Amino acid sequence: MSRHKLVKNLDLDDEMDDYDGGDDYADDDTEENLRLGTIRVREELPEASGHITDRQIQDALWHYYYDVDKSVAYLIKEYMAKPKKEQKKKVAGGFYLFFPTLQVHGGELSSKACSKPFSFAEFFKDTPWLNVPPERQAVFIAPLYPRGGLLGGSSDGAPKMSKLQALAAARKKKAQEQKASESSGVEKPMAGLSLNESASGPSVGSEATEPSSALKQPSRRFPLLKRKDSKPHEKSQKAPPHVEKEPETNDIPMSISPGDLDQAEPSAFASTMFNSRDRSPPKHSANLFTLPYAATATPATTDPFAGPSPDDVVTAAQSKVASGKGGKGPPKTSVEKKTDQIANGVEALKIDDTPKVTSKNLDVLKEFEQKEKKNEANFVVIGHVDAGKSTLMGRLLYDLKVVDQRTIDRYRKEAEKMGKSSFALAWVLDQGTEERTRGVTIDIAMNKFSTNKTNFTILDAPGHRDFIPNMIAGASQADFAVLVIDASTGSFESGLKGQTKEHALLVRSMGVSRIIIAVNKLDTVAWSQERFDEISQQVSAFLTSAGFLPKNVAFIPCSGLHGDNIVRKSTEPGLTSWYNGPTLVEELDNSEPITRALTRPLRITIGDIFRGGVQNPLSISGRIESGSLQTGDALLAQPAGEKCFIKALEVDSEPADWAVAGQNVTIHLSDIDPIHLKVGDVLCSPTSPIKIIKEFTAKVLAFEFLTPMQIDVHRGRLHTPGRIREIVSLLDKGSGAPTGKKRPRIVKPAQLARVIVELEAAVPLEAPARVVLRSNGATVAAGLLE
Ligand SMILES: Nc1nc2c(ncn2[C@@H]2O[C@H](COP(=O)(O)OP(=O)(O)OP(=O)(O)O)[C@@H](O)[C@H]2O)c(=O)[nH]1
Repeated sequence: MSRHKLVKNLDLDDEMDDYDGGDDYADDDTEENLRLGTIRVREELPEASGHITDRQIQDALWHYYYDVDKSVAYLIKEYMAKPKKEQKKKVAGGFYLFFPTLQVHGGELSSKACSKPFSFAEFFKDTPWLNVPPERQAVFIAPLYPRGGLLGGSSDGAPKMSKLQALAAARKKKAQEQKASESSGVEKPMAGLSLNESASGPSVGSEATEPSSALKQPSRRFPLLKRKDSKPHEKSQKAPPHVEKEPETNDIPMSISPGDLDQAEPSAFASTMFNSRDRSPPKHSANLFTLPYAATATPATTDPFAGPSPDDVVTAAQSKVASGKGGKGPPKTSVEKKTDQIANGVEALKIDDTPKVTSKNLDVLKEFEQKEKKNEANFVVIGHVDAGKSTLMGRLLYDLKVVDQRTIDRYRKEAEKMGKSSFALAWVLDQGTEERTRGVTIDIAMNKFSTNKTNFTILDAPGHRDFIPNMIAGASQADFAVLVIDASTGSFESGLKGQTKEHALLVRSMGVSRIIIAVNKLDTVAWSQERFDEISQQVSAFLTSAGFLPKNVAFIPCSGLHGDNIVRKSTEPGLTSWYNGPTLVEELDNSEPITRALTRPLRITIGDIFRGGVQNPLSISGRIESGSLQTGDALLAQPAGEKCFIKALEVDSEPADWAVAGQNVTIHLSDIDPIHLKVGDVLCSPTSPIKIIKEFTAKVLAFEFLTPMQIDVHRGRLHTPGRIREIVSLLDKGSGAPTGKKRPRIVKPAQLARVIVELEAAVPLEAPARVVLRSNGATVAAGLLE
């Protein structure tokens, strides 16, 4: 069995339970092999190689698995062809830049290795991801919103500023300083708003239009205690003594007094458009309220969420002013009228027109108990590329009448035009242009259907090895998996070497314990029972060794293209003569109800972000991992540390007042700028926030060699670069106790280890999250945060 095959037969939980402490790679001849190898290498090296030490030779032999030729070539290149100072390029931790996954630190060979000469090409011949050409390594679909850089985004450090922006900032600052020295010092450059007073002189240099104080204060930490009801326009020079400057918030709030809209400050945008000098400073009345994201300080109050929300007040004020029904106040002055116009202009510009729905203060868990419930289940569809996953799910939706005939006819026509008529059903799920032209799934497609017992959500994962991160994202939300296998001649075998096993291993590593195997395309082998049995035997042997219990594994012979045994029972004599079991949908319906972490703190990982809706300018979707929520609730977005509110809610595309763990929700948000949100971020309860961490310790099962090395950490949609900083110890798979010497230099495939991972950016992560570690396009380990 090749090492690759051995690794593919591993399961994290299983291995954690069953390890007998043995070393699969132990070889007592190591010392001898190194000695003999050193002699042979010395024979091959040219005479002038006397300065090369035995240790260097043995390093090379170890690295090249005793391949004398490669070792010699390497030694000549490294120690004879270059000036000495260039010989060893080391990274900070003392590891060679070359072959970071295999090199042994300091040259001391403490591990044992294979005794045969080693060929990389042969060794990795069934590991196709290592040969992915760079141009095909696009793996993750970038979200449709600005991230990092100029717009702030989510990066931890200060966002970059372009030269142009820096120049503009400098000019504005200068103009502002000049203006400040001219005036008595209390006026803000943008304080005077006028529709008609453009002739009154330019007023550049607004603080609100500066390159953003938010950009200069990039802290993402949520200032839970410090965050106050903002009085955003109160900059330091005019803040009353009790107003303390809020140094760490990213808000750029703007204040308006609803009772005195003539005193109202414009938004940053309105200021830019209508600025004027003649403006008295705003009153600091008790009625002042805030709009988010205008730059200023915040007054001191103890509870950041206390009192009416800023939007409630804005909405009330705007409607009062706009309708003129406030009635009790004095007649409007011309300035007031102008302000009204501006307010309406601001409203039209949608800078803030989001009304906040008052919470109904429901007892959500009680509501959930009382509701007549169907099971809810998410399943991920996995398998090798072109196994027929999308076609099969398209067929399922079509036969269940979730998709109508006209749509399928349209897809068929369009597919025919592109010469891909066989993909018409797959197009139900593959909606992207690139997916359709290339005929491959790229991102997770989500669809829903219901049976009498269960509301299902399909997560159709891409099969192609280049898109495994997206597949991981889908698997992280799944309760169980449907593994699609192409039964046609040759395809099953190549799929087994490809992503069939890798996907199964990954979903198991991520906690999925139930799997249904759709043995698909059986029409291509004349519904052969022999073929079905052969596939079932091989796959079930692998799945059992990967930790799936036999009772949680089911096989369905089917054809997605023709619709046999998907929703309707097949009538093919070739199949009915030997199979009378359940259809795929019947088998899906046998799924156990999911367990919901209802009482744990709220956590939702953002799966998608939607912007630009008229009613709901900013919405997110995702699955509630734990806890519950209701309309009006405050949420905290991490890692941005930004508070927002649930303006409205949809569960399974239907409006709802509340939702609980296990449900897929779309949340319409208010009071937050989209730049603070990105796919993979976590929305959580402000009172029990998820921590943002830059380093974690994890217990991982190695699928490949691990050393302190660069990796990508994946958890659902979240994936972030980092490195294994330290291997703390190897662990006994039986007891989980440390074994062997401390801080080993290498973890071999199939070994369990405790590692410390350092991330490039702080991310919201908490134990016991399951994480997948990938490197150079390969999954190298999976494990649990400690
Ligand atoms: N004969 C036959 N062909 C099928 C069947 N199911 C799918 N196909 C064909 O297989 C090809 C690939 O189907 P897809 O559904 O795109 O495969 P996929 O697994 O979703 O592909 P990726 O998502 O890109 O990994 C298409 O040409 C389908 O028409 C089947 O049951 N029988």
